[in-house]
Amino acid sequence: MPVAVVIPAYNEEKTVGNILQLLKSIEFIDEIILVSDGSTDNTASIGKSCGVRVIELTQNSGKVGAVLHGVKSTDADVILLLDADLIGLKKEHVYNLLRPVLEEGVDMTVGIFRNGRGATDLAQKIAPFLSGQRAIKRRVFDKLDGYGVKDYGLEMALTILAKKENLKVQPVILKDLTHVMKEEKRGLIMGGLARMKMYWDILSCILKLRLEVF
Ligand SMILES: O=c1ccn([C@@H]2O[C@H](COP(=O)(O)OP(=O)(O)O)[C@@H](O)[C@H]2O)c(=O)[nH]1
Ligand SMILES: O=C(O)[C@@H](COP(=O)(O)O)O[C@H]1O[C@H](CO)[C@@H](O)[C@H](O)[C@H]1O
Repeated sequence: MPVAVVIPAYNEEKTVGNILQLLKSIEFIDEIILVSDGSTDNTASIGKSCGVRVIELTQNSGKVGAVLHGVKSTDADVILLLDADLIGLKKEHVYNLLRPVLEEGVDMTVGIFRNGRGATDLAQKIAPFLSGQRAIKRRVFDKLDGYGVKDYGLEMALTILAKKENLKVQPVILKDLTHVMKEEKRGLIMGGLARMKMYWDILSCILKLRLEVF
């Protein structure tokens, strides 16, 4: 089954290059798609210099907008979603996320940080279903159409839909992996506000989808 990696990225010049270089060294990945979501830094040019496909959105369209642009631009049967701010990504993480979907009939894997950093480990212990690291059969995305998911509601929506459709979901432990937190990227105030907005997106998604699902 052809595999495409879709990486939504908003101003991630510090971390995206290492991620792309690692992905390029993995033989069974057919396409690497970096979606620069209205970035104003060097994210897109780093993608181009790494030789991956870069979709440059001129305006920021939020995480789900960036991901769906990437997914719609490929015919691959399996989509690996990875965030562009990961630190410590290794080949084994990529294999472990993809193997259950490619070889074991799993519809979606959900990666969970372990032994990365205390704060990011804890966040994923409390809410593993929010993780952005996932391998997903393409047809799962088709079911999202029409749900009007916004910004950071994507992972919550995928989780709710998987339950509704009885999809086979498997958690995958990602050892020694972490990411840059919002407060680290944007400072305490702007990062904290972005975090509140993220929780609001997630709550809105729960309210909307639960109402439609049940
Ligand atoms: O408007 C946005 C916000 C985030 N992202 C990307 O989505 C991923 C997950 O975002 P994260 O939870 O790290 O949020 P952030 O810290 O960027 O607000 C990262 O690769 C971001 O660059 C994006 O493409 N568009
Ligand atoms: O781990 C989390 O608590 C949040 C917040 O991440 P930050 O530590 O603020 O970058 O990020 C995850 O959840 C988002 C919503 O589901 C996803 O979009 C992110 O990809 C994921 O990293």
